[in-house]
Amino acid sequence: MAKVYLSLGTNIGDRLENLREAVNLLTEKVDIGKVSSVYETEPWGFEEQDRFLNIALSGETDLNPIELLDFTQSIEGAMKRVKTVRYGPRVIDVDILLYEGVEMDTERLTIPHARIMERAFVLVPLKEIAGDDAIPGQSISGLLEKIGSEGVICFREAPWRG
Ligand SMILES: Nc1ncnc2c1ncn2[C@@H]1O[C@H](COP(=O)(O)OP(=O)(O)OP(=O)(O)O)[C@@H](O)[C@H]1O
Ligand SMILES: Nc1nc2c(c(=O)[nH]1)N=C(CO)CN2
Repeated sequence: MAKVYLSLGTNIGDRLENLREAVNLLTEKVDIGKVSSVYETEPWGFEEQDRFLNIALSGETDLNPIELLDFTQSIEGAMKRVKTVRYGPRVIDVDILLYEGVEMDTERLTIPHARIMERAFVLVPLKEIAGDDAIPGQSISGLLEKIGSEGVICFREAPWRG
């Protein structure tokens, strides 16, 4: 079993229900460990859209990284995510942040996720469940000092379960 950290985000429809449904679907192949509080976050990357709810979670899985991506993408498909603009609105987005012992950069999959370090909506929930040094060679607090964490508001406190 490998330890993984995932980030979930949603800004369409019943956002809490979307998070619940995605966490429930994930349990089929990921033993869920810690789940962060739910954070309401200002849209990043493409501003003309509604606020997101974001969480981070840890888990253990027998899937290898590509199998895990296939699985998370099947969940996005099952929840009828339709691709629109880059960084645009979505029913659910499941990103693989970290996969124990793996660093890779291929066309389909980059681990650690390429944009972790720029996104407070990822770093704040990740720090809550994993501590300051979850990202190899980085201090999450140091990264947050650089980019700031305005617009990331705790919406519902942990423990949060689907
Ligand atoms: N660590 C990763 N987790 C999830 N997807 C990844 C990862 N690394 C690369 N990808 C690739 O990124 C592609 C685009 O993902 P997606 O459609 O969610 O983009 P986005 O949400 O607009 O942007 P972002 O990837 O920055 O969240 C996916 O098809 C997948 O192959
Ligand atoms: N606050 C916030 N902004 C985003 C999010 C997200 O989950 N939260 N996901 C995106 C997908 O690339 C783009 N922008």
